[in-house]
Order: sequence, then structure tokens, then C-alpha cells
Amino acid sequence: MASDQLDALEALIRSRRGGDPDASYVARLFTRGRAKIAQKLGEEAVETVIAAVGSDPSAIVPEAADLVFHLLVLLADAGLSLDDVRAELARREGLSGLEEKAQRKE
Ligand SMILES: N=c1c2ncn([C@@H]3O[C@H](COP(=O)(O)OP(=O)(O)OP(=O)(O)O)[C@@H](O)[C@H]3O)c2ncn1[C@@H]1O[C@H](COP(=O)(O)O)[C@@H](O)[C@H]1O
Repeated sequence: MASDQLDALEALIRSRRGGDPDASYVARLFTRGRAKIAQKLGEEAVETVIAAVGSDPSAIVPEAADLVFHLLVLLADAGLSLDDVRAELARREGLSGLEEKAQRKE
């Protein structure tokens, strides 16, 4: 998914805040609150894991889309953005996960 597509989806999700929960799934999620959004994210993560251990790799794709979508809703609900995540990933650039783990143990 192109970065601008994710940015557009993020903007659309934000625009649903305060919207009609009967007309918009995202507005309904915002109305239901952070814990419900987090629960949905967890469910989508589990569904992604189930698809991942199945025999058809292509089954991962729709679950991954649900997962990313619900993550964007969670970030928006928390007043955070994809740019916050990008900044954190940029901060980690060049630092191997193995190296970082070793530093934690020091
Ligand atoms: N990308 C998505 C997207 N991915 C998944 N979903 C919805 O996420 C829900 C997840 O499925 P579930 O069966 O788990 O949901 P549920 O039946 O409501 O589950 P419960 O909460 O009742 O347990 C489904 O209703 C999907 O349609 C999405 N809903 C919306 N979008 C995007 O968000 C935009 C705004 O959506 P609305 O706010 O609904 O206009 C859309 O134009 C899309 O671009």
C-alpha cells in the first residue's frame, strides 16, 4: 500500500470523529471507545495469525488489511498518527533488533 494511500485512509478515519454511528463503521468504533477499538485490533491480530499458519498465504492479505485499518483507528482515537510511528521507525533505523535486545540486557 502506497504511503499516500495510508495517509488518505488516516485522514478519512479522522474525519469520521463525531460522525453518525449509524452511517459509519469508524464513527461507531469511536463511539464505542478505546477499549473496544483495542479489542477489535486484538481480534484482527489473532485472525492474521490464524491465516499465517494456514496453507494459503494469500489468506493473510485481507486479515492484514483489517489489522492495519484497525491500527489506524486506534492511533487516531489516541490522538496519534502514522507520522508518530514513522518517526519511531526512523529512530530505530540501522539498529539491528538483535543489537537492541542485547543492549536491554546490559
Ligand atoms: N478499510 C476499512 C475497513 N476494513 C475493515 N472494515 C470493517 O471492519 C469490520 C470488521 O469486521 P467484524 O466482523 O470484526 O466487525 P463487526 O461485525 O462490527 O464486529 P463487532 O464489533 O460487532 O464484534 C467490518 O465491518 C469491516 O467492513 C473497514 N471499514 C472501513 N474501512 C475504510 O474506512 C472508510 C470509512 O468507513 P466508514 O466509517 O464505515 O464510512 C471506508 O471507506 C474504508 O476505506
